[in-house]
Amino acid sequence: MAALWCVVPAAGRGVRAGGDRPKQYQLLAGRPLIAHTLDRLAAHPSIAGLMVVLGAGDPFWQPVSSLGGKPVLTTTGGGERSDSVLAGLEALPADVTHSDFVLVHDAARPCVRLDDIQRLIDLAGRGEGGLLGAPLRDTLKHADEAGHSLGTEPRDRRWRAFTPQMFRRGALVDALMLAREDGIAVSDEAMAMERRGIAPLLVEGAEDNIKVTTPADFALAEFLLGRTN
Ligand SMILES: Nc1ccn([C@@H]2O[C@H](COP(=O)(O)OP(=O)(O)OP(=O)(O)O)[C@@H](O)[C@H]2O)c(=O)n1
Ligand SMILES: C[C@](O)(CO)[C@H](O)COP(=O)(O)O
Repeated sequence: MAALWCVVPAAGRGVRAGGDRPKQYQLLAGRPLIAHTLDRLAAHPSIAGLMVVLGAGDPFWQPVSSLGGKPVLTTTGGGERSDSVLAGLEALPADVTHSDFVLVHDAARPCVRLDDIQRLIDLAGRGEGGLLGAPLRDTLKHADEAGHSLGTEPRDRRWRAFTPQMFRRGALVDALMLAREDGIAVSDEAMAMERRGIAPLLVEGAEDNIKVTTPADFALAEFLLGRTN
């Protein structure tokens, strides 16, 4: 497969993580979280360049034009993650064609493994795309508003969705634009594609590809960073 660009949405405010700056700029093992994510992506031999999507007027981004010899471009995102991803896709260099695959990977997932990215590229690239994820391993409950368990849901064939997610550039732009026009909030790229009748391939990846979301996740990510690559 041809080399791929990776869009990295990094325009979130990180409200659930708290702190004095968005979580992607908080320190993890002595460096901003996003630096770990970008280094890891740039180290993947199939990734040709990174398109980092920043918040408007982001004062924390330390400009960098290349990593590991690969170009790093930036653009400005929007109010929802899907707006930021769409902005990143639209800002990709013109030589990334409509039918080229692109990756999308959350800045907030610094522990992604390179071999999982490779498996995603190999397997999802044979069809219309896919995403890393993991089958649900716990018993699944549904609850009332006060947190009482009202019942137990089937968990077979239930997966948790991770990133990277990989789709053809044009198809993903169309799917995200349609979701926007329809007023549907899509929480990941696969959801936008599912609405177009595509069934993205779920590729099992390591559970340690966590999305740093709450304050407690920083310590876990720091631990995981030391044992993944
Ligand atoms: N408008 C947005 C919202 C999110 N993101 C990015 O999407 C990824 C996953 O989003 P999430 O973990 O939900 O981040 P936040 O929106 O920052 O978190 P919160 O909901 O706690 O504010 C993050 O890398 C985040 O920076 C983005 O680029 N643009
Ligand atoms: C894309 C994603 O990381 C898949 O798990 C997730 O949907 C984004 O997180 P959010 O908190 O829903 O924005």
